[in-house]
Amino acid sequence: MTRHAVIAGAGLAGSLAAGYLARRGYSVRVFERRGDPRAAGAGEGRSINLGLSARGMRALAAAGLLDDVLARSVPMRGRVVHHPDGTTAFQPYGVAAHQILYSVLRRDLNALLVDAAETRHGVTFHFGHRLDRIDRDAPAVRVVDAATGAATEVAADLVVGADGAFSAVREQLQHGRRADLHREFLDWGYKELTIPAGADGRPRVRLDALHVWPGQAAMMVAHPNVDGSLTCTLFAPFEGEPSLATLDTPAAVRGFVRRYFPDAEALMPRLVEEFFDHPVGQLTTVRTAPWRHAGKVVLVGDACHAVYPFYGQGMNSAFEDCLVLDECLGAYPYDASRALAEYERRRRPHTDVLADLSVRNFVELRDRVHRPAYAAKAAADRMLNRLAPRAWTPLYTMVAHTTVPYADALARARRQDRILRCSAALAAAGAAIGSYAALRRRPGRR
Ligand SMILES: Cc1cc2nc3c(=O)[nH]c(=O)nc-3n(C[C@H](O)[C@H](O)[C@H](O)COP(=O)(O)OP(=O)(O)OC[C@H]3O[C@@H](n4cnc5c(N)ncnc54)[C@H](O)[C@@H]3O)c2cc1C
Ligand SMILES: NC(=O)C1=CN([C@@H]2O[C@H](COP(=O)(O)OP(=O)(O)OC[C@H]3O[C@@H](n4cnc5c(N)ncnc54)[C@H](OP(=O)(O)O)[C@@H]3O)[C@@H](O)[C@H]2O)C=CC1
Ligand SMILES: Nc1ccccc1C(=O)C[C@H](N)C(=O)O
Repeated sequence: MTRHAVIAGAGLAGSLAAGYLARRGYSVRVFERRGDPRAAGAGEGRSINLGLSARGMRALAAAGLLDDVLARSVPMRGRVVHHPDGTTAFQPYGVAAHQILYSVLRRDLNALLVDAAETRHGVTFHFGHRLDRIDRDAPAVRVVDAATGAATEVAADLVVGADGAFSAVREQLQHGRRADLHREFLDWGYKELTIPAGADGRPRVRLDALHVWPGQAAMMVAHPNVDGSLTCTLFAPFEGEPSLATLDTPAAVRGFVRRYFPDAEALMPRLVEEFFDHPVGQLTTVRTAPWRHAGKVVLVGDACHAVYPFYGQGMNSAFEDCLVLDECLGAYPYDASRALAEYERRRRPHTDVLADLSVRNFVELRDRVHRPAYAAKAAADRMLNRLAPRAWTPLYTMVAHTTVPYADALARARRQDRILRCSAALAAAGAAIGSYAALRRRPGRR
């Protein structure tokens, strides 16, 4: 007998999960409140470039999609830090040459995932349809057609909430239950801008890296694109002086960029136009439980763990959810309730840790990456890894380039730091004892 799945949201997690579920034999329908990402002009001004790393790559490979995605992406070997005096410094992303991230346009990736689910697995997508109610016990959903306002009830065996950080499925899954929901917003927002390719079609800055302009007043990153352009994300406080609220004239915007990202102004010929055309985005963290109801409703991706984007792990962890959910459904094919419980057990402790790591990387990128002490610690990490590759792996490497669960990676990094501190203390004690002994041996001393 065919089982039916309904997915809310054809974003990154929803469209990947759709393919996985169809492969497991479900008949899958996906309802997405926005238009088709394959349509011309979709996602303008909100393209959100994504850095794809090991976890996301593993999930895409398992779906047979990795090569297609990599063909549309640009490898980033490290970050280029731009200093206020116009100088730059390159910081590699890994301890080995193959440890790189891949920059891909959200719109391109989303279109590819939807296309694959539709053409390879027969998934049906309904764009312009917002899910506005679920009956979690049936389970069934009500969807509203944005064009006509008509509401339709759709019954299923499994409802998947892949509807992002402000998930309607999460709200209704948890309604009236002893559910935990912790949501916070960063007091900084973001705006998307562009560094186009030069007139000769060549990139204006090196393309094999993520560019970062750190700073406590404002920060900017730029992801490379296959056409030689870079998509910039400018982060700044919502309020105060200076802030997104005070950037209300072309002169204010130019002055702000000149002051905080001096070498970037000349790279962005459409700066003012884009600044006023594009919306301000907000950044939120969500930690919540439960993620499921019986064997009937389950959440994936930002719907159950939205994180700040600074570690570049939101999508990667959302893809990892899809893979683990698929594994759990495979392990308990006749017991969906157990499969969903196992999925939550395997994921939630780790994505909670990811939320903390993502806050930490905001502070690191904003305040630390341009300091000499940061470069010295990174160099020491690389050296220790070369000397003892099995015993010493930097935290960033574990998070970005392995699939070690996030909480395990953090615990291991803490152990390594403790060993380093003990070794440093022992070395200092050894040196002190040595100097004392040398003093005692000096002629004339008794
Ligand atoms: C500036 C920025 C940079 C980022 N950079 C990275 C990065 O480098 N690497 C990385 O791994 N992650 C990154 N992320 C995070 C990444 O974008 C998210 O984690 C990812 O999109 C989550 O996928 P999702 O499918 O859960 O949610 P989404 O991709 O947001 O998809 C949710 C979908 O549900 C739809 N929807 C919402 N409500 C309803 C409803 N009621 N009915 C029907 N449909 C609905 C939405 O329209 C949307 O299409 C970044 C995020 C931001 C903001
Ligand atoms: N973790 C993070 O910090 C971020 C994650 N993302 C991810 O990308 C997805 C899509 O991004 P994007 O389209 O740019 O998101 P938007 O900012 O456009 O928000 C999408 C929709 O979510 C609802 N929404 C927005 N803000 C709030 C709020 N404060 N409280 C309740 N509902 C709100 C609105 O729905 P309606 O119109 O129905 O009111 C809005 O149209 C998000 O769903 C999220 O998963 C995006 C940005 C930041
Ligand atoms: N995707 C992002 C979006 C915005 C800000 C940073 C990122 C990063 O990925 C930064 C990367 N993890 C770094 O540490 O250099």
